[in-house]
Amino acid sequence: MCWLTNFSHCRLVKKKRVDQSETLTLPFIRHSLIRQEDSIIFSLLERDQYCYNADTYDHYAFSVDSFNGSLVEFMVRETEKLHSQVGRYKNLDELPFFPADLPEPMLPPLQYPQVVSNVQPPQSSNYFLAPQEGHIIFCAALLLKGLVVRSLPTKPFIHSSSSEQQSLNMVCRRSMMSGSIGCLHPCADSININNKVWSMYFRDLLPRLVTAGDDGNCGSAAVCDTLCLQVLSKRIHYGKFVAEAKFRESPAAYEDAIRAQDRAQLMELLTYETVEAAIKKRVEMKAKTFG
Ligand SMILES: O=C(O)C(=O)C[C@]1(C(=O)O)C=C[C@@H](O)C=C1
Repeated sequence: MCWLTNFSHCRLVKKKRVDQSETLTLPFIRHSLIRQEDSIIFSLLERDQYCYNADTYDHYAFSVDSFNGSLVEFMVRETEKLHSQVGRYKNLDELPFFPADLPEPMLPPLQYPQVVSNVQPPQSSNYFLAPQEGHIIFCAALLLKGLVVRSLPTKPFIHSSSSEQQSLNMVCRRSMMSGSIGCLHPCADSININNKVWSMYFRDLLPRLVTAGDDGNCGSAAVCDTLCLQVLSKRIHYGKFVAEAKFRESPAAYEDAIRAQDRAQLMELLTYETVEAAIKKRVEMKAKTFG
């Protein structure tokens, strides 16, 4: 495998790579959500093999080179550094927990298609859904062992300045395949709520998932935690693509609520109670079957 040897001699380094997997259309987003569900259930079940193992999370227990912290933090940081080298965090749907100081990828960038729906966005519209002072993020509802994980939306945003439009266009050009319509707003692109995912996982989920106590497997626990965090993060951030695709399918329905900065109305538009109920039922059934 060439990435195990010297990257400068790797054929892939010189090749222009375009993602042609059509993963950002709404049907593919939905399909991906179902597959991610499986990954989450399996990862959590794997973690559930081991006890809690408190040493894994002791902030003062692990010290190597210049790193001081918990074993799990070390594991996630080092995994992210390695994965970053093959471009994991250049993917629109992968976000690191420790974005600072990640090494640049050694592979050339992969170009991504835009979020695609069957409906053209209105020509004159400068509306996008964005984070914090911007884009909506509405996230996964997961039911496992009675636990619902849901990240609430942030403030809706309307942007209209030409410099913002320019930067949007640049992002579109940078990361999107020509011929597609629409793309994630740069603000949406920059949403990373992994700090919330991290604290939700360690504070709310893990203690309810595993058996209390210590079985000595803190290394395995850290490996499993890393996988759980990655799949949960991906699933939760996928809300960005769902929201964008839904907006683009019927922008008129969302425009009034965006103008009014009406978060409740936007959530109502984006939420399909019956779909969520079906997801919870399906996840519960899968968890019982696999577990
Ligand atoms: O499949 C859809 O239509 C979605 O909107 C996806 C999704 C989800 O994230 O699972 C998002 C919001 C809805 O309330 C229900 C489901």
